[in-house]
Amino acid sequence: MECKVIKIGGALIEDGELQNRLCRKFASMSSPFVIVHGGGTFAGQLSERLGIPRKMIDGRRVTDRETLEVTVMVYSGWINKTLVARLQALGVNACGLSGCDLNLVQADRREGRDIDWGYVGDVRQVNMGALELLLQAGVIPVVAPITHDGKGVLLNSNADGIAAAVAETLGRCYDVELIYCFDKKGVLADVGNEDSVISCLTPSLYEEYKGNGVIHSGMIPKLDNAFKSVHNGVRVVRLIHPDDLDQPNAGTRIILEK
Ligand SMILES: Nc1ncnc2c1ncn2[C@@H]1O[C@H](COP(=O)(O)OP(=O)(O)O)[C@@H](O)[C@H]1O
Ligand SMILES: CC(=O)N[C@@H](CCC(=O)OP(=O)(O)O)C(=O)O
Repeated sequence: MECKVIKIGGALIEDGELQNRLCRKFASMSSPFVIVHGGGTFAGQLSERLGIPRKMIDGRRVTDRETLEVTVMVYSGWINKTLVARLQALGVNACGLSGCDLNLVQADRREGRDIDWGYVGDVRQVNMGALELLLQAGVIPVVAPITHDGKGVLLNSNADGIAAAVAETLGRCYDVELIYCFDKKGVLADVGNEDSVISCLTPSLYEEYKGNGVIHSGMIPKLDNAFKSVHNGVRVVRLIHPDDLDQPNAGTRIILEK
């Protein structure tokens, strides 16, 4: 049976009109799906408004106690519930969850040799039984990037990594397509030119584009996760603009070397 895992990131969450169009596309989808969302841009803006310093390293947010409070409130609260409400308004029976709900995503606190990451979690395991329970009941899980360590501590995890781990876990029982929706039409050969979408990205092409700086910043953790998922058995991984969600050949498809 087919199942899609769709990750939506920060820039999309900022744009209410785009989010409405995206939710309408979700409402017209026939196969089961799981939504994983981020919201890093909004969390950063709120931290700034509250006077809490913002620190990102390699696309990950260094998460001290105050930042954890902000991220839990923003991701599991405002963003998650707004998305669920919009989906419910369109007749999609969505249920918003963090990693601690139904023990959905456990993570290990990230240890850095020189960096104190604070409450950042790297995904350890995803609860397949919980996802199956929801999907079989016709419920659409909407997953926020807040995880837990299994000992009562909440952690902040990168949403791209959660989407990959959810897709890989579902891949044991479903024919999974992992879709990273973001603000460009795909991975671009020239970031300033939306017509330069790279339709198929192989590991060697990725290394080349990373090496010459064509692929940079937030795209690197996204693609590292995308390649890992293909390697771990996810059938299709694509990076697309949300307006192209129903176009099977749009955007960039991740493929392994032949
Ligand atoms: N070659 C590339 N093609 C497209 N986007 C790129 C590329 N290299 C870097 N980027 C940047 O990566 C961003 C997407 O990553 P990120 O902001 O982390 O997304 P999200 O918040 O949706 O997870 C794009 O908005 C773009 O600025
Ligand atoms: C540890 C870590 O970096 N967590 C991310 C979680 C949100 C996220 O991934 O949001 P986007 O998908 O919008 O980037 C963060 O706080 O930014």
